[in-house]
Amino acid sequence: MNHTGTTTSPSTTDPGGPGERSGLALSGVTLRLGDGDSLVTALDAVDLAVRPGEFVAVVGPSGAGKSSLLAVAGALTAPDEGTVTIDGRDIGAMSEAERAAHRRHHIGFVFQTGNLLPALTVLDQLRLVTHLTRGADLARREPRELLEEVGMAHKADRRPHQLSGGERQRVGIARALMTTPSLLLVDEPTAALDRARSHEVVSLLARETKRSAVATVMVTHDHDVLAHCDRIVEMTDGRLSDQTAPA
Ligand SMILES: Nc1ncnc2c1ncn2[C@@H]1O[C@H](COP(=O)(O)OP(=O)(O)OP(=O)(O)O)[C@@H](O)[C@H]1O
Repeated sequence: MNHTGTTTSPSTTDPGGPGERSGLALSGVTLRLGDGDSLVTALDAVDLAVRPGEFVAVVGPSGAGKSSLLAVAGALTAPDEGTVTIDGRDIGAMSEAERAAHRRHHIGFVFQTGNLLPALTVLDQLRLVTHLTRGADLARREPRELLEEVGMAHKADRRPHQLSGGERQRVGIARALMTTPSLLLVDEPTAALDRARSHEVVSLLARETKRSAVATVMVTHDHDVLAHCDRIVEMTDGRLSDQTAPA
């Protein structure tokens, strides 16, 4: 396995490569789940646009459709109606293989607990991304530099069980940013953290959203951290409400 953290230059000629950024746009997105009597409209004609460098929080009660929104925006689930575009490219018009490559190269995911691989050191969690995306025309980050940026360089040789919850999240965020994604999708990043660590992790997300000019969508139940976001949208019964200013 080649562990060099090669940084390639951005190219605008390859349609699969890192071209012009315009962020995420969902237009008229409807998603139905289940069947028969248990058919649920998880997303109901949802419109949402998130610009590069914008940090949007999605709040709402359990079952409102927040996870469904992340799944559709992340090209994991195809909507029944509507379009999802990332940097102007309609992901519904791609083949399954193209969509998988687009997800791997242009979308970063951050989960509740970091989702790190237990056997790998912090540094190798990031190097693995370089390895898995080898050959792709990407402006990859250099792993050590990125760890420095998220304040984890001094723990590069640790394994996940030797880290705190907040540190694991920092590494998860760094890993998600390795491919300089256009879109960062974040699911309940503070679920396992105390209040102080929650603020640290979400302010890191806010900073990286600006620094990396990534369009970030974070689902959260944690109203304490909303002040770090640029915009808050609320989901109720699959519908997205008008946007409100951060608390
Ligand atoms: N596989 C499925 N089959 C049928 N219905 C589903 C399925 N997955 C989710 N749902 C339903 O779709 C709706 C939206 O679910 P979703 O998980 O998106 O909500 P959520 O806002 O993320 O909830 P939570 O905050 O509890 O995670 C809910 O009514 C849920 O019961």
